Amino acid sequence: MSPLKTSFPKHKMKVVLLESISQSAVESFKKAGYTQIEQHSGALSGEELDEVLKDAKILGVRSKTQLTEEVIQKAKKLVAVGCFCIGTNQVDLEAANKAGVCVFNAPFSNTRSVAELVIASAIMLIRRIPDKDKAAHAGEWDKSSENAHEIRGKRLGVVGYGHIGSQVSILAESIGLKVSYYDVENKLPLGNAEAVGDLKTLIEESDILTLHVPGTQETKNLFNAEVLSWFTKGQLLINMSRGDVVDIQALKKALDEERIGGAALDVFPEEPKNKAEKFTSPLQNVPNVILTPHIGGSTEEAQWNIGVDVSGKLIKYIESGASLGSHSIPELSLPKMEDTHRILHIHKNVSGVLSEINSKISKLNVNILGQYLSTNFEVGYVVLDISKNDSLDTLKELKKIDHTISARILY
Ligand SMILES: NC(=O)c1ccc[n+]([C@@H]2O[C@H](COP(=O)([O-])OP(=O)(O)OC[C@H]3O[C@@H](n4cnc5c(N)ncnc54)[C@H](O)[C@@H]3O)[C@@H](O)[C@H]2O)c1
Ligand SMILES: O=C(O)[C@H](O)COP(=O)(O)O
Repeated sequence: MSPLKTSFPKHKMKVVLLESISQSAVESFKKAGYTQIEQHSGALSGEELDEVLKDAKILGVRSKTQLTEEVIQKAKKLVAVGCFCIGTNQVDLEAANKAGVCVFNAPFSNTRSVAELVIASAIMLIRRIPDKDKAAHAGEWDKSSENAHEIRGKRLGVVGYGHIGSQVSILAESIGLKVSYYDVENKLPLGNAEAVGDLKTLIEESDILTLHVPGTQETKNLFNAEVLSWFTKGQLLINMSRGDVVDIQALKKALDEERIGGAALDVFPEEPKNKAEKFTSPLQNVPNVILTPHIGGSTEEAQWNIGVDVSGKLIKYIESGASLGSHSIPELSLPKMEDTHRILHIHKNVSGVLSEINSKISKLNVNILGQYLSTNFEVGYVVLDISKNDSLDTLKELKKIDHTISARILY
């Protein structure tokens, strides 16, 4: 299938990909006709970020690049952002919505990779492998079985039973763990997993706790000093969600007091932006603690699949207007139309805009072949398929409508 022609030529659209996004994404963009692809290995911030965003239409980030309201407002040409990861907390989604910038992510392409690392970490911790490993590297032969246990028959408590939490639950049961979970939503228990009504009970009844909540205002410091005080019997804690979900100083105290018997952390409140920055944590050199550099989703399989998934969504949005999976502007799934022009109109969701659009069009005597509308609290998204040759005048008129955020012809 030959690529669709867009009104703004694709070879003039700048695609900026930060944080070592997979080559699978680069290949997809190239195949679709995008030639201006700028790649950076680390995250950018401040003036450097503003500079690359000056003329970027499409931006790809992973979990590090912070797209604040200020950054989004300055990026006047930005049309869409792809988070080439699961989390979208690094993007001010409200600001993106207000600016008419469509934000996508990859909701499940690294799920399995994280789940596998959780299981591996749980076994490592329950056998106290971090200490044995360090000792062996230092020439010490500690063969003792003291405090080393089988994982079979133990109870795993999952906090956040979404894509990752439920995948962990399935893998855990297959190696003989019992699984309980706590979620703010009512979730279907998979296998023999049991829902627990409150976090305190989950912590008290579990041997290993694993956290899989999103990074939100509600989950910030969820595992604070009070919640960590509910760990009294040497339970193990795994956090592969977001760094600020756990109060690190309070965790260190619980580890020092041996109320928590070990921890595996893949995410931290402060993480280096790139390889050159030094990583420091109060948990460095604490016994039975595994620290990994936010690699839960860093497998070749996951990164490749994420690259294909997110670039596909971005290309589809740019070329057809389909916003299904968007975390900012309203979602629309669109049929493909032949022999028409397609115009997108994103506007503030105030009363009267749709009737104004229709009134302008009827005055221009333009034939509407398809009209699609989706709204959220702040923004309305209208896609119009109109008869050919009418598009430029229509676009000019639509741009004049009060509360217009952006309007463009796709083809
Ligand atoms: N370490 C890594 O490399 C890595 C990789 C992928 C994802 N993540 C993180 O893991 C998070 C979870 O991913 P997912 O795909 O499972 O997300 P998801 O949205 O499928 O699941 C999150 C679950 O948490 C629940 N939840 C929300 N707030 C809660 C609270 N206060 N208490 C209990 N449950 C709560 C939700 O209802 C949902 O079921 C992502 O948002 C991301 O931040 C980290
Ligand atoms: O949200 C995610 O998918 C993970 O935190 C992975 O983030 P990363 O792509 O920056 O490794």
